[in-house]
Amino acid sequence: MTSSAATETGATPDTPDTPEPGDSPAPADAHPAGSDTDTGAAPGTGSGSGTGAGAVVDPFDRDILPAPRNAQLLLLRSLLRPHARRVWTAAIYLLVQQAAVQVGPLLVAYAIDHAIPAVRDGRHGALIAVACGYIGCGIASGVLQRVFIRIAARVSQDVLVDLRGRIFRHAQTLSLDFHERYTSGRLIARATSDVESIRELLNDGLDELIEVVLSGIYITALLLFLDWKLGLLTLVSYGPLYLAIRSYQGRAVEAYRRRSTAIAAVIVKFTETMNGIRPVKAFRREQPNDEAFAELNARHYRANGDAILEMARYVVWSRLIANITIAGIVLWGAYRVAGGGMALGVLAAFVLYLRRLYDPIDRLGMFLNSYQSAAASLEKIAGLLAQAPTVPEPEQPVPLPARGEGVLPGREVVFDEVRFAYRTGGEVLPTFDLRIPAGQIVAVVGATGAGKSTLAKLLARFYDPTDGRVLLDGVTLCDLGRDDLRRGVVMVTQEAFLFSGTVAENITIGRPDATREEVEAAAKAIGAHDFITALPDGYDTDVRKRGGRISAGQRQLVAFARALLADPAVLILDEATSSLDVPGEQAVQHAMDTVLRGRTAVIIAHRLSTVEIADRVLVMRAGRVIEDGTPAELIADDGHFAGLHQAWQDSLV
Ligand SMILES: Nc1ncnc2c1ncn2[C@@H]1O[C@H](COP(=O)(O)OP(=O)(O)OP(=O)(O)O)[C@@H](O)[C@H]1O
Repeated sequence: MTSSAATETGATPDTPDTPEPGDSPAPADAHPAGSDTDTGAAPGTGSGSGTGAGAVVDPFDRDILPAPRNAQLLLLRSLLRPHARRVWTAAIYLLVQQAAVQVGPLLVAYAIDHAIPAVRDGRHGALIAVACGYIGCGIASGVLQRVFIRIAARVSQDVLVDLRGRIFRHAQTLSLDFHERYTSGRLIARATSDVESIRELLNDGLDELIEVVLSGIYITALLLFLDWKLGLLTLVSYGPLYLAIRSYQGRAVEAYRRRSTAIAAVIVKFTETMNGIRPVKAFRREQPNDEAFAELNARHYRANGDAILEMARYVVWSRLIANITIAGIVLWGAYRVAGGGMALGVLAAFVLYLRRLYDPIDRLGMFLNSYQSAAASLEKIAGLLAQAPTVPEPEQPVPLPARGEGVLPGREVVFDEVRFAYRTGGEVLPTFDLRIPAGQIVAVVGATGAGKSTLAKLLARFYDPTDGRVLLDGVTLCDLGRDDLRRGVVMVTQEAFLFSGTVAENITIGRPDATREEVEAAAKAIGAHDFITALPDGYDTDVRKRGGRISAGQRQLVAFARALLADPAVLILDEATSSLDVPGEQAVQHAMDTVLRGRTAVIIAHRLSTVEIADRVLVMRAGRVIEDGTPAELIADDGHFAGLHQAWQDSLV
């Protein structure tokens, strides 16, 4: 991520692909019930919470993100620009190919009106020339078509690869705030079903659509050339045909937008359920989930049906218009041929051309179909790509002050008049000041919803403060470059997320250039070496494969080894509370001591045993620090912390 410090939160709250025990689809507090929208988007779209959150309407609840008006066009242009030469070459091939195709009926007219009468007079040259010309045009058009298809296929493949890459890269650069609101299911829908509908257009429809349009232009010109009166009559039919197409397009674009939104909702529900499969099982949510999924599926079915129905309507109208025109022309042409005002060959050519003109008209509906569907998808992708990170990289990064040899890694942290509100909620931190000297270990305690995680996320620069500054050794976090921020602050979250790959690779994420010796040294220091070497392939065990599965406590140890290797100035620990057995907990406690040594640390402490290793304790309530001191001072003070401590002591007895 561009914006964030190195963290364990490779799992955004609803990371879809690699659920781990303890992963939850999304923080419950961020996704209040009732945030479902007309998209059917499952919880995860976050329509407002936080202290004092009213009914704030999040624009993200709509499936289409706000974007500049011409975002779609700009995207298309930027996708095609690198291939401009090939696109023009393909266009020229197509122009010539269509010319070769459309010569056929002209040759037939010539044969009927001139070459056949000449044969009667014993002159065969013209007919042979016509036959050779016909074959020649057929071969030329076949060869040119093949070349065109090859070029078009290559361009479309390149465009799709580029588009998928852009979606992935852009989604990664977007801030946590975006991901919490947009949900991973929708992102997957953009990268899969929406890219797929563009692929369908590029691979199966676009060339034919262009061919139909191009042949329409050629044929119209030829008809006017052959007989301008009948040609004009054909032109008249374009009026109602145009109206039929326009009205179809108007209705179809809506139908396709609804369809694309509906399929996104199906994917969102699917990924959310599979990510949260453990709570689903624990609370026996299978049946309600089935029902909710069936409803979303039915909505997609209806949206799809609407789209098909629109096309059926269009086909009926366009056929009717075409048939009436052909009947009119044949009738009028026949009278004129009978009266000697028109050559029979010309009428024959006319009929052949009209068939060529109107035959693909049903398919035109189909092509317009895939065009509409692709346009709706492109609109959504363009909306996504138009989102700017809310936590941007500084244009002119400021380096952290240099430090001498042998100095401990910790740096000073200052919250300077920080105020913070989530975009979708009320203010969580009212004016907040805090100074943590370099190397101090601070434990933050407080009731749920007090703002502890928010404090940590501001320090990790997952978010920027609404007001005020967070400083690291005097440098505002917003001014720190990506590398300095990664070396500056690391956050280890409860989930201790592991990526697919080996144990060693997972530890190396802390410092990609680390050697195997350094990885092992970090694991040894943390106390993870023994269990890692006991795995089927030791450090090379794939954590997602059979035998590579490791326990929650062991995952924590790997996460600590990763953090130790990263060697950050400030370490934030969102402390693990659950699923650790006692020996596991002791191992984690020991690892924690190792990884914290010499660093500035902020621990969101749930267990008071952790608080005992802290130099200082902050007790938070409603976004404010209500008690601040060493553990001993606070216990002596007889305040909130003293009460908590007493209750804990009593529970140990
Ligand atoms: N992404 C978000 N969007 C909107 N509001 C949020 C978001 N995350 C948290 N909040 C709100 O901010 C407030 C503080 O939440 P925070 O997670 O910082 O509390 P906490 O003290 O860490 O709680 P816990 O101990 O339960 O983790 C809560 O009211 C919560 O509903």
